[in-house]
Amino acid sequence: MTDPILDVRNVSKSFGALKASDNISLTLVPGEIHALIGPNGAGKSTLIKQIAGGLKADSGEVWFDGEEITHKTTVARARLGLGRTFQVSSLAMDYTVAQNVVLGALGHRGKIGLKGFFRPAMKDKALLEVAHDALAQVGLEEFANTITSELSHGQRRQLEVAVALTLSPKVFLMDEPMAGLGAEGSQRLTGFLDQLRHKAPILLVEHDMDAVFSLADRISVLVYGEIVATGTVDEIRSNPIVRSAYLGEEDEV
Ligand SMILES: Nc1ncnc2c1ncn2[C@@H]1O[C@H](COP(=O)(O)OP(=O)(O)OP(=O)(O)O)[C@@H](O)[C@H]1O
Repeated sequence: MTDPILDVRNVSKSFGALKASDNISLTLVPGEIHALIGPNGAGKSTLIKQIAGGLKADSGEVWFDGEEITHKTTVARARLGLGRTFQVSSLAMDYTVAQNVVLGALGHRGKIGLKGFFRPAMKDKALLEVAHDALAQVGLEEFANTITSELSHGQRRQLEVAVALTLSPKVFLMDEPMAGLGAEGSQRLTGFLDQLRHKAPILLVEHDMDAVFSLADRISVLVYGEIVATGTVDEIRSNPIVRSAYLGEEDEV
């Protein structure tokens, strides 16, 4: 098998007596979508945060592109190429689409919060070029001057990906990108993610099973902080442990 670009090794994290991550290991290889599923509170977001850098693991290691990043900051990880989209939108709704991409690109570069940095940034030709290129890649170029609040939910998700693209990510971490989208929006975003995997593999946390089953090359199932199974869509659908622990409430999966 190809060498993993992301390699999570025996990561554990407790909140008091609660083991939110219990000795978790998983990998992401180039070109794949690896979905992480599990019931509410299973520890999916907690794991993503430990990979992205927002939360410190109690033990274990995170390796990215051949380098240990366990103790690196979120910004350092982003600079190395760990792209992330969030469960709750981090977009500034009253800014234009292009401004959000520039703002995001500055944030990734660790320059956000410097007063007066943003206005000149909007005149920075190189930065604007990066922003427009990212918008073109997600198909939002014609919306560059649109106020973000006017975009549909699905377009906002695409904009979040454009923000992540400004750092040429080698991996995407996505926490519930389908949340809040209707059936049609989910379908459209599914098609988009299917293409995006060729730019960078995706670790996808998602509750939308239609999306997961149509996109994932591999699925890992997290229950009470533990990965109870990893496998292909068919393997996961037919795994008796998974069916009773997680998919049990849905007879037909
Ligand atoms: N900062 C925290 N302090 C204490 N407990 C936490 C903290 N963050 C998460 N938890 C707990 O850890 C467990 C895992 O939470 P997490 O948000 O990772 O689950 P999840 O699988 O992402 O859930 P969902 O599908 O609802 O987003 C939950 O029991 C949650 O209450």
